[in-house]
Amino acid sequence: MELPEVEDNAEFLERLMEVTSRSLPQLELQEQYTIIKELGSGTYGNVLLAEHRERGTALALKLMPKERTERRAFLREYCIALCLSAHAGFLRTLPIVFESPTHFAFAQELAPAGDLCAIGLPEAQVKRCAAQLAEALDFMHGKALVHRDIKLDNVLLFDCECRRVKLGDFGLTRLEGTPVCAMSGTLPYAPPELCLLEASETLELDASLDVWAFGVLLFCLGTGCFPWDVAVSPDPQFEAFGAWQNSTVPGEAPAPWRAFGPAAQEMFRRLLTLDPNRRSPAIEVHKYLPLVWLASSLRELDGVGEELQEGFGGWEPAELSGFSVSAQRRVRGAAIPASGYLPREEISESRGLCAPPGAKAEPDPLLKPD
Ligand SMILES: Nc1ncnc2c1ncn2[C@@H]1O[C@H](COP(=O)(O)OP(=O)(O)OP(=O)(O)O)[C@@H](O)[C@H]1O
Repeated sequence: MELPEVEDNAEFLERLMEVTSRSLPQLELQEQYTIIKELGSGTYGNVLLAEHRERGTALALKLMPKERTERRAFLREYCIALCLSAHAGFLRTLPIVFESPTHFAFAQELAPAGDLCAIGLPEAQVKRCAAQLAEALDFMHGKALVHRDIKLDNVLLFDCECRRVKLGDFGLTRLEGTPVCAMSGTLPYAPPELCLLEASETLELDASLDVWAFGVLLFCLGTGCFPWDVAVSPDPQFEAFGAWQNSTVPGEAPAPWRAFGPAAQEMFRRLLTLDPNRRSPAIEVHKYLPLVWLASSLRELDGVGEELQEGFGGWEPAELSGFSVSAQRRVRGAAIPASGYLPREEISESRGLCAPPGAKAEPDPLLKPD
């Protein structure tokens, strides 16, 4: 399944879908699996916690009703999920795929702590999510794949402290350059260039679309709310953000963005650049991990004493005016220990769809325990 050249990805996917289709077994769900409960449901189907009757293994089964699902769409989602599985930032898809008289189905590892819908997280957890998701996005963008549905519901948790989180749901994922239409769903995550599309127009798919949604998701994690309803005028929150973005000398951030300190504000201005061609790549988030993100973290720790004012390891406290040096240092220490996050893994040398042989599979949490 190895693909050295990105140009071959479309062809490779087609071949994999064809082979999968030809060998797709027919079976009755209940014959092989005991259904324990529903884990979630969405636009395209529902996900069940199931146990293999003979082996006793628990897994998540994604079921898509045939009456609402094109065979090709199902095969595409399964094959993309399978190809991304070798990377620790994505839900592992198992080689269990079948059709019943009424459904298409495939199996994935179980995410025991559910999805990321509980929002408004403390600094350390926001950063853990950010670091791991940036890695995952960097990997898939390196394979010329655009997720197109980055949102809280599609980030699955393996523990409540967000030490291991994974991206799932590849139902909308397509190759870069694919023409896409305006979408009706997930509006708060959609970038302005997509919101502005007329019904008859299309846009060439680009990784910058995921980067925008990633920025919105990080805002949600830090604040517990969306930055706007929709990224287009006359949405007042978006207009205030747009004016801030367009000013050559950035003045005071609009109120919702003051939940973050200056370093995170700069990060957001880069992830959420209005011009998609100038938006930073997702992985740039790693550059901001050693800095304080949440203004509340800074305030809490401000005034704890100036005993740690010496030595800032290469970044300027002046960037974070208004908060004491010791507060900065304390938060940094608490959130990101010296060995607390890994630099970018060199795993996307090849832009083929399959992970290169050196890429680590499970277990591979990006963040070491605090
Ligand atoms: N492997 C898993 N382990 C635990 N829960 C899961 C797993 N996969 C999915 N879920 C739960 O099921 C929900 C729906 O899954 P998924 O996003 O794959 O379905 P969908 O129909 O494609 O949804 P959407 O409408 O977002 O496109 C998720 O938000 C999550 O809560």
